[in-house]
Amino acid sequence: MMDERGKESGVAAMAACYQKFDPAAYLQYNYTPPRADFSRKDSIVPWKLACLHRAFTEGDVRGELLVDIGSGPTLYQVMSGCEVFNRIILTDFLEVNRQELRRWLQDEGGCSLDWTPYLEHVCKLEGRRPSAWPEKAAKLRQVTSDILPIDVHCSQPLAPDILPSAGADCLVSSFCLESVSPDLPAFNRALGHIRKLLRPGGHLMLIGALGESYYFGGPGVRIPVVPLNEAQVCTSLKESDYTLIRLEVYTLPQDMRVGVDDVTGVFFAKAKRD
Ligand SMILES: C[S@@+](CC[C@H](N)C(=O)[O-])C[C@H]1O[C@@H](n2cnc3c(N)ncnc32)[C@H](O)[C@@H]1O
Ligand SMILES: O=[N+]([O-])c1ccc2c(c1)CN[C@@H](CO)C2
Repeated sequence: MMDERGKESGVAAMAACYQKFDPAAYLQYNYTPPRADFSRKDSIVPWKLACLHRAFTEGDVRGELLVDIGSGPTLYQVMSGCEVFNRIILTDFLEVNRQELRRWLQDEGGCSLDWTPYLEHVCKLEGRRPSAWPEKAAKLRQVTSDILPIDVHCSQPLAPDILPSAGADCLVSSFCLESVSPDLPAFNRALGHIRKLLRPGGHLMLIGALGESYYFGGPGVRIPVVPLNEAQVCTSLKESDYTLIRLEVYTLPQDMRVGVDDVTGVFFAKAKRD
């Protein structure tokens, strides 16, 4: 059992890795073709968007407030949720990522990625014309009220008094917990910390990497990852007192392995806080 000093040094080492994180490079590595190829049914990003669309629209998810944990510089993870919730809070550990999000939300140009193809794809999933993407962009900008700092290794990851006393109605988090934790115990502790942000009966939409031990967060910025398998994801959710509703798994075809990480699969878990 690691002592407090060991836990703190592992977390501090991860924070140090993230000081060199490069949002533009990260987006280029993971959110452009082939991983984000909307003409390919086996591309990773369309698979993630389909999981999110189904999870948010199948009728059991409702409420006011959706919080995205560890947003990074990406917005795809809330493009379905913005039609269901009337308030979204985006969060990240790094100011450079919060700035990237702010640039898009304030529609002031200078974004590192064009999110239009994503907005068009989610419109199609919703049975709308792809040309309705400006309305979806406006909706997302309208409901996103805050972009806040977060640290999932803190027992209280957000500043006090940010959330309603009962907690958020829904959490979404993608590629965060396993990518920021020094080891599996820290991953499990972080899962417990974010659970306290969610009201009883609220849902957690968790996307993550399977079989990944590192990824590049920029040129030469090698960040260690806690390698997970499906069984571990289920065990961790159960041990953190979530009820798993559905676990979906994507296995990367060879040409999606582009040298920016050693990920072998992606999981999507829809769970509920009892
Ligand atoms: C692999 S990126 C995931 C980004 C995005 N959610 C996605 O789906 O691509 C991991 C994110 O976790 C953030 N992060 C790093 N340390 C963190 C911490 N202690 N608590 C919360 N987020 C953290 C990083 O700044 C980064 O944006
Ligand atoms: O294929 N993808 O859509 C995709 C998106 C983001 C990330 C990965 C894969 C794998 N590495 C993680 C960081 O641990 C980040």
